[in-house]
Amino acid sequence: MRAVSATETAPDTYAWAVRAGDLRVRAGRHLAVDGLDLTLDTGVHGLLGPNGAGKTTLMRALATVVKPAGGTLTVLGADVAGRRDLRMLRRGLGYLPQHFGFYPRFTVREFVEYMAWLKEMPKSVIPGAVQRAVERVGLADRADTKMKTLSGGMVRRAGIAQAIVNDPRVLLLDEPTVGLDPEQRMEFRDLLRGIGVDACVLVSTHLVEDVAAACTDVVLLDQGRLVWQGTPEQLSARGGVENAGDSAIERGYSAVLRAYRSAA
Ligand SMILES: Nc1ncnc2c1ncn2[C@@H]1O[C@H](COP(=O)(O)OP(=O)(O)OP(=O)(O)O)[C@@H](O)[C@H]1O
Repeated sequence: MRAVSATETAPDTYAWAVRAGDLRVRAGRHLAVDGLDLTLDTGVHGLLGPNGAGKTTLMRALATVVKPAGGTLTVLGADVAGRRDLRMLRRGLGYLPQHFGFYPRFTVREFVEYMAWLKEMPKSVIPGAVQRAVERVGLADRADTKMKTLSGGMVRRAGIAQAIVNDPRVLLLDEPTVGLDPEQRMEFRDLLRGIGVDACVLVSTHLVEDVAAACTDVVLLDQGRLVWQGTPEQLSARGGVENAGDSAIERGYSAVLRAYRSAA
């Protein structure tokens, strides 16, 4: 049986899962997100953009790890910039950072349990929720294996398990498919599609095929700004034979970025 988290029973009083207006976020001294306007709701949103576009910095702001330097940002109806106590909001979030730490001697189960505890899940639901999350990422047979003995792809799957353990309303995944083998990537796409039915999922990736296969919406960033937002099919339709790429969606990506840069 699926564990029902506190956030699921809370009333929806917000129009959008994520809403950013003229958002500015620093990475070090650099304004890595610089005037971003974006709204996201239920579904799987693929976050694309060249190296340094500001994807990780945006994810960090949405995850409430870094405070915005300016503009507005609301997540699940809560004002991220102005609010001091973000604990309640964090209970409804799931976040897989690009690089994440863990105690190497923890087993997969202990790692995911620990993260569930940090998210303040009720004690009684944690064992069941952990088991379910570990199963969903295909690590049930490794649940009692120490983190330090896992392969890179398995560590990433454990990272995905901790991100989804609380059935988040907003799930933020920064390059989740790095290191996954092809079979795991296919299963991961199914997992994303399932979660995106009733949650807002934002997945950053350089693998444009993952976006075409698993996402309902594409968000393209460049230099900290929103370049384009639409469906994968609409992005594919933007490309032509003259654009770089091995697939229609890659060609669409190249075309949109090129048009934006030449207009800027
Ligand atoms: N700690 C830092 N100090 C200064 N500049 C930084 C810092 N972290 C990131 N940046 C800069 O901020 C910009 C955005 O970085 P960010 O990591 O958000 O981009 P990204 O789109 O996730 O890139 P990638 O695709 O390479 O992961 C880049 O120009 C980067 O060099």
